[in-house]
Amino acid sequence: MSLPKIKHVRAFTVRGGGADYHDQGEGHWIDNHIATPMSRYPEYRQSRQSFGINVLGTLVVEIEAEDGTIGFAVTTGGEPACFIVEKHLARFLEGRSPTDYEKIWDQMYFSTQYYGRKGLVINAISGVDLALWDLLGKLRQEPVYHMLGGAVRDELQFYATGARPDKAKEFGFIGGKMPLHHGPAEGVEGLHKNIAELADMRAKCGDDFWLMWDCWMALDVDYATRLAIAAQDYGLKWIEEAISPDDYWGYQQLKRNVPKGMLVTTGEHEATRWGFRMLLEMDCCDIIQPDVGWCGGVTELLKISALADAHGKMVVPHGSSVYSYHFVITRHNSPFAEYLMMHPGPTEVVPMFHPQLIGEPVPQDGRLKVSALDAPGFGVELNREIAMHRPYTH
Ligand SMILES: C[C@H](O)[C@H](O)[C@@H](O)[C@@H](O)C(=O)O
Ligand SMILES: [Mg+2]
Repeated sequence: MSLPKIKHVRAFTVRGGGADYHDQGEGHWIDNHIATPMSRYPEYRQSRQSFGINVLGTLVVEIEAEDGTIGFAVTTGGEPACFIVEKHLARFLEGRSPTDYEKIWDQMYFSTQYYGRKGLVINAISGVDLALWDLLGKLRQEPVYHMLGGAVRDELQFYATGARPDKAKEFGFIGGKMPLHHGPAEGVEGLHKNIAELADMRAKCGDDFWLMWDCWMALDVDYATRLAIAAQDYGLKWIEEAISPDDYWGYQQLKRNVPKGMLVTTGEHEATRWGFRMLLEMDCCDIIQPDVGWCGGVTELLKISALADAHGKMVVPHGSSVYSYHFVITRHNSPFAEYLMMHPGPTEVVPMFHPQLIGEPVPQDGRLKVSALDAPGFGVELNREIAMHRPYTH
């Protein structure tokens, strides 16, 4: 049974939250003195928006089939990603069957390899690939997770990322991942502040609730090692993305340095099977955390996950809303998922990619039943009330 061919590929930009979830208003926890590689410059220490963390905005990719069915996806990429989709990638989709997602991915990757391989270009490829899977599901009238092999469990469980793990515990999440607020440039005084924050949260959350730190590439091996050793007294479960994604050798060393039982995790800014092969074969971490909107899409995450499974490693995708849920529910080595708390406090559980996705499922008591994923494709519709701009055509 052949499916209608792809007729149009369109790319739009959207501002204000959503897939570019760092693009928030004033006073949001996600932009409050979080340590980054730019924290060595005092003028860029208070706010990540000050150095441009939200400069790109959201990329919306729409793929329309000959029968008028539309698949779409959102990811981080904004106007430059629109250019790549319209001027370079669209030619490999229009006129093709949506079932040709392997060949389409291969042509998108190798045609852009001379200027892509990681970052923005792979974000654009991921956005196209996710929209393609959404279109396939809508044409076949089945959810993406059915096409990935079906659910291996009845529900998803989530840990929450945000400044309030104590509230995350109240909401029923299995753990709380906090942003690290102070980096090496703030010296031992900053390290002691970090530990004091962890000690405070441990006192509020009790001994067994998972507490993790997200270090957003801000540290060096020595600082991360000293921080991990000091954090052992407060039962830190994992230290995430402590150093530069390019420093595979540093991760190898950090994984040897941290106290026994503490996990080292990374990968949200890594891309493709080849990047994750480096992390796995160099034994850089215990859990890889690809973002399905940044690593190459579902087609590539299938390859990355199989590689990790062969290495006996967990794959816990970086928070990417429904795009990761449909994957996690189908894989034994993905036992839980991340929920990014996008309320400014965060003192409420709100949709992760608000306001872009209509029908976006929100965990109840930190969990989602598989039935919440049962609509065709990724099970969401684009909120067409939001201001979308198509900067390029082809
Ligand atoms: C909370 C972290 O600083 C990032 O903002 C977050 O997006 C990412 O690192 C994560 O793992 O959720
Ligand atoms: Mg992270």
